[in-house]
Formats: sequence, structure tokens, C-alpha cells
Amino acid sequence: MSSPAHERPVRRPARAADALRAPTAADLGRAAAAALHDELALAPKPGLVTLTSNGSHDDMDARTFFRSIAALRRYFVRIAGLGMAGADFEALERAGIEAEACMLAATGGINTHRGAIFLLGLLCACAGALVSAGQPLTPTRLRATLVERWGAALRRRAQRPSTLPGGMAARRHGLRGASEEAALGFPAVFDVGVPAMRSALAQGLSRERAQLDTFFHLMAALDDSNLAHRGGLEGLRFAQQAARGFLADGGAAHPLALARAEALGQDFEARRLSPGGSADMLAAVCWMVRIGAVGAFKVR
Ligand SMILES: CC(C)(COP(=O)(O)OP(=O)(O)OC[C@H]1O[C@@H](n2cnc3c(N)ncnc32)[C@H](O[C@H]2O[C@H](COP(=O)(O)OP(=O)(O)OP(=O)(O)O)[C@@H](O)[C@H]2O)[C@@H]1O)[C@@H](O)C(=O)NCCC(=O)NCCS
Ligand SMILES: Nc1ncnc2[nH]cnc12
Repeated sequence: MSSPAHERPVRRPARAADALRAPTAADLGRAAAAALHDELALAPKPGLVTLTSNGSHDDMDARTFFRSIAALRRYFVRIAGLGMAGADFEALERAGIEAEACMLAATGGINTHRGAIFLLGLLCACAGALVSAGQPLTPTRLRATLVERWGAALRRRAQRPSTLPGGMAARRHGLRGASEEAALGFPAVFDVGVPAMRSALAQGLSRERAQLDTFFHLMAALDDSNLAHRGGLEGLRFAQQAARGFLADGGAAHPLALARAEALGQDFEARRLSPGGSADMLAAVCWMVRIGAVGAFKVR
């Protein structure tokens, strides 16, 4: 297997023309798989799986995630193509359900990326629709496309009671689950994650520090149904408060940020907390950086 995308040097377009051409479905889909690697490789990440820690999980590790990402590569390319072709929500949903089956087959039944299949899949479809319309890829246009093209279907979908642990926990506690977030145009991604990434890059933070700061902003704001599922409302509020405290103390720019994030990881693991939804949102923001919709990581 070739080295994961995050270990490969940032590729510059071979020719100036490449930098100007519209992205293909393959470009968009490959960026989604690479963004999932970005998220996995970020460490420390309280409660979550990294290359060196299983976080609060005893049923999955980095290898599980590598297998899942490899199994999802073609799906992200396919769903970007469906967006280019003007597919309706039902076609996207069928592709997403097939992708979930591929993920589960690759992981031995472990749910690594169900939320990412949904979130990043929809965003790839939005990007495909924008490319097809000759529109530039910006966060505002991505969100507008999501709401205009598939918002009504997502709102109808959000009415259906969830059968997932997170979705049921969200409903139990009166929180928004993934479907409702989508119907609102993923406010955490666009109103919190994108501005946080832009601010971190403008401050000159490194790629990893900018990702870490963005992750904590997302965890502070998101009603992450994974946290509610594993720790109830108390666990969700604990995690959100911990994220706010980390940011109030200087966030990822602080010299001791990594040690602080590591210490928080101990607390999260003691409570078996895992902010999987926030991780997916981080991957979505990393994807927007990779497709040039949001700033650019400093080349190391
Ligand atoms: C549309 C679905 C995602 C179902 O929607 P629903 O609202 O029922 O789902 P939720 O349970 O609320 O969320 C599903 C996953 O989405 C991530 N997530 C969590 N909170 C949010 C949020 N507020 N906004 C957006 N996304 C959110 C999260 O996914 C990540 O965590 C999972 C891994 O963590 P883990 O703790 O291991 O999870 P579990 O195994 O469930 O718990 P344990 O047993 O281990 O304790 C992993 O999925 C990450 O991605 C939520 O888990 C979707 O299921 C669906 O219906 N898909 C069909 C296809 C489709 O419609 N596609 C549309 C076009 S692409
Ligand atoms: N790195 C990670 N660890 C645990 N759950 C996740 N869901 C998405 N990314 C994850």
C-alpha cells in the first residue's frame, strides 16, 4: 500500500495549467480520503484514535481506520461524480449506504466512518455540482449548494427517528443528530470550523497546530452525538467545557498545547468519551483546505 497521503510531500501541480484546471471527481474524492488521513494522523486528539493511540476505543485502532479509508476511496470519487451529474438525494443515499457496507466489510463490522461517509460524501457531491456549474469552490457556495439541492430531502430525512446509538442519544437528550445538522447546512463546519481554520492559518500556525485548534473549536460547539451516546448529556457538556477551557488558555498556539491535549485525553479515556462527530467535522475542514476552498497549510 502506498504511503498515506499525509506522509507524502504536498504535491505541487506538475504544470501551471494543472493549478488552473477545474478539479475532477477523482481530485475531489482523493482529497476526501486524504482529509480522513489528516484527521487520523492528528495527535493528541482526546478520546479518538490516532497513529499511536486507540483513545477511548477497545474495538478499533489506526489499522482499522486505514482499512476503512482504503475501502472508501472509490465512494468519494463516485459521489463527487453524482454531484456533477445532478443526481437526486436518493442516488446519493444509495451510494452512501453501499459505502457503509464497504466500510463495515473492511473493518470487520466496526463503525469507523459512518458520519464521515455522510458528511464528506454530501460535500463531495456539492463540490461536484459546483464544478459542473463552472462555479468556484468556496465554503459559502458549498453550503448553499447543499441547502438548495438536497436541503428539503435532508429535512425530510431528519424527521425519521434514528436507529443509531448516537442518533437515539441525540433525540433522547433533545440534541441535533447528524441528519439535522445536515438539514441546517452543517453549521458547525461552516460557522465554526472554517473560521477557526482561517484564523489559525492567518496566525501562522503549522498544519498540525491549525488542525488541533480547529478540532477544539468544533468540539466546543458541536452537539456530538457520540459524546452523548457514551457519556450522556453530562459527558457531552464535560467535553465541550474542556474544549472551551483549552481554547481560553491559548488554544493550539500555546507552547504547552500538546501536553494539555494529552492530559485531556486521559480524562476523556477515563470517561470513555469519544468525539467522533467533531473528528468528522475536522476532516471536512481539512478537505476544504485540500481543494483550495479554505486557505492553505504551510508547507513544512
Ligand atoms: C445520516 C446518518 C449519519 C445517520 O444520521 P443520524 O442522525 O441517525 O446519526 P447520528 O448517530 O447522530 O450520527 C451518525 C454519525 O455522525 C457523526 N456525528 C456525531 N454527531 C454528529 C453531529 N452533531 N453532526 C454530524 N455528524 C455527527 C458520528 O460519526 C463518527 O463517529 C463514529 C465513530 O465513533 P464511535 O463512538 O465508535 O461510534 P459508534 O460505533 O456508534 O459508538 P460505539 O459503539 O463505538 O460506542 C463514526 O461513524 C464517525 O464517522 C456519528 O456516529 C447515516 O448513518 C445514514 O443514514 N447514512 C445512509 C447513507 C446516506 O444517507 N448518505 C447520504 C449521502 S452521502
Ligand atoms: N480518529 C477517530 N477516532 C475515533 N472515532 C472517530 N470517528 C472519526 N474519526 C475518529
